Amino acid sequence: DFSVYNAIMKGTLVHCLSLHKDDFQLWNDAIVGVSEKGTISFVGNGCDVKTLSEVYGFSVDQVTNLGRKFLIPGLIDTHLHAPQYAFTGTGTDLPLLEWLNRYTFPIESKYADLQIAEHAYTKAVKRVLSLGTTTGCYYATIHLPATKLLVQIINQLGQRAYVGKVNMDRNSPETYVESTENSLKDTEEFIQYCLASGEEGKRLVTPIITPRFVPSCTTELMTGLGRLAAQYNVPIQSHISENCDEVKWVKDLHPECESYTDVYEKHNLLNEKSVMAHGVYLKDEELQKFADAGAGISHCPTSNFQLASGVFNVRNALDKGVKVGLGTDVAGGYSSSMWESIRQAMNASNTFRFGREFNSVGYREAFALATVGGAEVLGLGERVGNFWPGKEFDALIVDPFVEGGPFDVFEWENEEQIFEKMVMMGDDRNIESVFVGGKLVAGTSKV
Ligand SMILES: O=c1[nH]c(=O)c2nc[nH]c2[nH]1
Ligand SMILES: [Zn+2]
Repeated sequence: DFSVYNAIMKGTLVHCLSLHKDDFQLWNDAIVGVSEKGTISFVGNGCDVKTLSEVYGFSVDQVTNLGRKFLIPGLIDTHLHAPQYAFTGTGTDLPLLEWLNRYTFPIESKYADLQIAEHAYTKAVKRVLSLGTTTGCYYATIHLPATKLLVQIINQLGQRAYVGKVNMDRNSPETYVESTENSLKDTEEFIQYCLASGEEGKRLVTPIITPRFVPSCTTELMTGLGRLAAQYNVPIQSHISENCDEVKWVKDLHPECESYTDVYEKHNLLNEKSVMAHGVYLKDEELQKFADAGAGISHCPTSNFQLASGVFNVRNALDKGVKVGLGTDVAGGYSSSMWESIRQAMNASNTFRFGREFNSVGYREAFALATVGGAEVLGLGERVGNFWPGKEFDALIVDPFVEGGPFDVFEWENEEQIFEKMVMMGDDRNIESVFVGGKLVAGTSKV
């Protein structure tokens, strides 16, 4: 157990105050103070160390010099499936609906077994932490005991997370389906369990209502879930408009609704606490509903390419005023790394630039989406996402010069170019330390 409470670090700080391009900051020789509660107490210039030490009451020799290492905010994965971690990188040949039946449902049904769940969930959470994901918004499975276990594992490993017990009461295999009544009962028990797992304000894990997607949930179930979300004031996550066949299916299932978005809206599942994954085929009118409701989108480009779902136009959604974060969508996505999501978000946006003028997402903006963007989508904008004083110290120490690392740095390169290399080519070898709320949760610390 190692904490950097009361630590003072000096290095190159890179973070984004917002998604706006002028709010990207690369700050050479910055000093960050971490309070005894694990929050950021101040950020200042290295050259002002003397004054800072007087104002904030530390001694200059207490400062840990990180040299040319970077201090960056932890990455926020706004959409991943913990049980699917086990088959990440396989089953890459089928589109969504076939992929669910052939690979996903059979694997997820195994989590009725707590031994399997413990093994796989531990591996999954350790892996994503080591890659620098300090906050994860997780789907579990329909099983209550295994979902409670996921909460315990995340708490033990010290990650910040949203965890949802998946709800499915229709169009699902016999071995992986619940009755409407049990689905609602188990969800309520899960919410209560999760809320009791720590003190408000300090609790790492927040319960999230998780109707799998419209085809898996009856109107009765969705109505009950909307009621639970309001009663307990908890967030909601689901999938929306990921794939053409899925969109068509939802239209057939709900002729009474104008659109896929309308289905969630009519069941009180679209509000400022909603995180909807994908949204590839959302019409502008639907994006407008998202903006009006304050609902966010988890853009999962790695998955959209792997399942050949389509390409989400982030620029259009942002222009419409919709909150957007990035997700890995493991195992629709072949990588648990948010670094991969960042790169694929750039590639996805570049497809709109083929042969025409288009303001596509660059590496700075993609990095912003993976940090402040995700924080906003999860309603954690006041607590994480950058080094604003008062926020939690959810941070990574990144070493671009690490022995045997994935890229090389040359004499003429400046800090911004080195950081760009990290974003484009870096991996867990470069991540020296991972902190959540000031506590070291992966890597090592010389602080
Ligand atoms: O990418 C996805 N992964 C899933 O597990 C899923 N279920 C419904 N829709 C889905 N999309
Ligand atoms: Zn998903």
